[in-house]
Amino acid sequence: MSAQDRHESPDSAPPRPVGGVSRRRFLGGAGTATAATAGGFVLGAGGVLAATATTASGEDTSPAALLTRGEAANDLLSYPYYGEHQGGIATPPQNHLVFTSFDVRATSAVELQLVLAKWSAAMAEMTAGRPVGKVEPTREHGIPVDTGEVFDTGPQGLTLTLGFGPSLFDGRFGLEKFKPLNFDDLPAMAGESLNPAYTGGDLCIQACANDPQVAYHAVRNLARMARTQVSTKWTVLGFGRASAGPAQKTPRNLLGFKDGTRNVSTPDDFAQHVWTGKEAGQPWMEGGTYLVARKIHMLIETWDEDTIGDQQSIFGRTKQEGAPLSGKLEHDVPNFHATEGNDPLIPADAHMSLVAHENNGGTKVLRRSYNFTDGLDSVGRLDAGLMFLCFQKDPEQFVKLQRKLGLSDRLNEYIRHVGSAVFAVPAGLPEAGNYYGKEFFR
Ligand SMILES: C=CC1=C(C)c2cc3[nH]c(cc4nc(cc5[nH]c(cc1n2)c(C)c5CCC(=O)O)C(CCC(=O)O)=C4C)c(C)c3C=C
Ligand SMILES: [Fe+2]
Repeated sequence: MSAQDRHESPDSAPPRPVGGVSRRRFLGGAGTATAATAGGFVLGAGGVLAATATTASGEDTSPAALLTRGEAANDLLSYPYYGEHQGGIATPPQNHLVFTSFDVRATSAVELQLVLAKWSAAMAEMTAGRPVGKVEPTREHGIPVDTGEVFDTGPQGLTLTLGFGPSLFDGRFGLEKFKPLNFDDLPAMAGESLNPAYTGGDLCIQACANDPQVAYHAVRNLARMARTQVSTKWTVLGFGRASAGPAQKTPRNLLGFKDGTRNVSTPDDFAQHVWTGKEAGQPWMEGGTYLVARKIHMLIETWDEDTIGDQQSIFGRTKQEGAPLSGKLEHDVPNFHATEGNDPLIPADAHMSLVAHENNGGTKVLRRSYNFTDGLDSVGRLDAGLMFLCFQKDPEQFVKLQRKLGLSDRLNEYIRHVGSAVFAVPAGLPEAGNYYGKEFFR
């Protein structure tokens, strides 16, 4: 093996941008946060149509030409990687998720530092639609650095969100003093049946994209380039986003109900409920947030046999329209005091009554969940549910809501929380040359 080929191996090579169609077509919109229009298409907030050029073979790769040739706007959609906050939080939810929690096997702080530096640079490349290294090494005996399966798909709105679990701050890497205040594993709560196989982790990556292969490629290439330092602990493949961002049509969960109707959406709400400030006692968390991940199994066959009246009173909303039982339309503001005779129109033990901010001293969380399926279980029942993901400035916000749900949610008859983890999600990187966790290694 030549020195050059050794340099291209996934473990040793720092991720570098490479040329090729993908790079020319999809030069990213780093640092740009405005919506763009081209060829009659308007991309969502934060979405950027990439700058383009003509390829060496003379192929016109301008957005208009690509769109004329029928290539979808998703191919071109890229979100800025550098900025105040990480992507995948305020970003309008993409259609697919790959969520992976990792254990760090490295035995020294330097090894961990190298992983975080390599990952941060590789994440920048992939969110811009570029490979993490050579797909086709120059020499025949070279091993491809990037695995290649999304070489020409474009960014597909990929966002990659990195989180640190509480266990990363134990004594192994000398990071105790960087642990945010009040950041520990979630407390045990009523109604849980947690499986250790889907619980915890030192690091996590949330990959979201409009093409599932793009999200999958990103996580597997990150895992591959650090394969001697980290091992995957648990993974959930999500589809059919079960939450809505501003201006998005509300999707449905696997119980058939619209999910994400009332969610955090305004900048004021993000500032008040999602972005962490000085309260974590760690400068690296200012502009960050906490991610709570709950793998929730659904007893779908049992739910399917329940009456529509019962289903609707369990959520407090109608099934088709998604309207609160006190109103007519999906976005009508629920009136928890409205009654028919002596009975509240929205039952007090309905899911939404328990967690609505009106009934919780104003507590809100940003939900960004996905449906998932693991196929069928050993006796042929659907093995599926909701990968509940929520972001908040303090994990206590989730705990407060879940304690109520665990005790009295009528939905508990149809769901089981089987996986759980919490991660501190650092603020975004200001520009190239920085990496997540840099502050830990000075
Ligand atoms: C602790 C937080 C929450 C968990 C866990 C959770 C699980 C869960 N939720 C649904 C389906 C729906 N949830 C809805 C609303 C809703 N849920 C939470 C929190 C948790 N849900 C909040 C804060 C809210 C908003 C309440 C409000 O302000 O009105 C709805 C109604 C539609 C909507 O507003 O999104 C549905 C449907 C499932 C299936 C589930 C676990 C599997
Ligand atoms: Fe909910």
